[in-house]
Amino acid sequence: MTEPILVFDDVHLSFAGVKAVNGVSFEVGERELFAIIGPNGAGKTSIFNVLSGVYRPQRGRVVFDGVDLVGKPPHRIAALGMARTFQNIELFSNLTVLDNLMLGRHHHIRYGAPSAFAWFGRARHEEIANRAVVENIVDFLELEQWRSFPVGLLPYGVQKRVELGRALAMEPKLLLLDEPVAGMNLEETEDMARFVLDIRDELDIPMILVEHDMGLVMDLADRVMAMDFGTPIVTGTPGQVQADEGVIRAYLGQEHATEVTS
Ligand SMILES: Nc1ncnc2c1ncn2[C@@H]1O[C@H](COP(=O)(O)OP(=O)(O)OP(=O)(O)O)[C@@H](O)[C@H]1O
Repeated sequence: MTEPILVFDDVHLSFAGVKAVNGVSFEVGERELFAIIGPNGAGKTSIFNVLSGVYRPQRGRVVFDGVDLVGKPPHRIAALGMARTFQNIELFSNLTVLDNLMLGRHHHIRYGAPSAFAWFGRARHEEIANRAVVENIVDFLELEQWRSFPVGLLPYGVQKRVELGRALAMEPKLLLLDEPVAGMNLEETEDMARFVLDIRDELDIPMILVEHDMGLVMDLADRVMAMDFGTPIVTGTPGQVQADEGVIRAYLGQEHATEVTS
């Protein structure tokens, strides 16, 4: 078996007595689509915030591609190859699709101000290479017709796609998707599902998906970790998680659990 890209090992994070993440452990394989589900307040966003360096856990290890992340600031973690999309769109709404995607390349733009002004040599080569990566993403996410539009004028589903594109522009080794279909209609959701599968199968990028749309999670994920009150209830295939009595109880309450499983 190949090394996991991510090891999350016995992680604890509390806020003034609230145990947001309470001894959580999981691993994500090199080409895996791993989903985290759970009711509101279960600790899903807190896990993303620990992964991306926004919160420092009080205990535990987070090892990404062989590097220990605990204590590293968000920009260092991003530069190591972890990209994230957000629940609420975080794009520059006055900039075009292409310019927003180019901003995703900033970790890869290495030239300093003098060579950038001179606009020769390495700076020019890097600009061309970065443009090529961005053009590939425009094709991949079918954004061609929107490329020169300011993002703020685009339909919601397309804006979410641009945000995904900006994360892909980082050429990440792991992609964190925070509720990618929240607020989308059926057609937009189906489009997003297709792109997520293509990212795993064609670009070979592993992903962690946090999502409340259970149908989507169960259709897409290789494995699912279900949480409640900061603690994992079960981790397994979508079939195993759906059949788990603890999961049914967490979502539907004790009475339904008896009805569903009896
Ligand atoms: N910055 C914070 N300060 C205090 N408490 C926090 C903070 N962030 C999260 N919490 C608490 O930690 C717990 C887990 O919250 P978290 O946002 O991780 O849950 P979630 O599963 O992402 O929920 P949702 O599905 O609603 O986004 C909650 O009780 C929440 O109130």
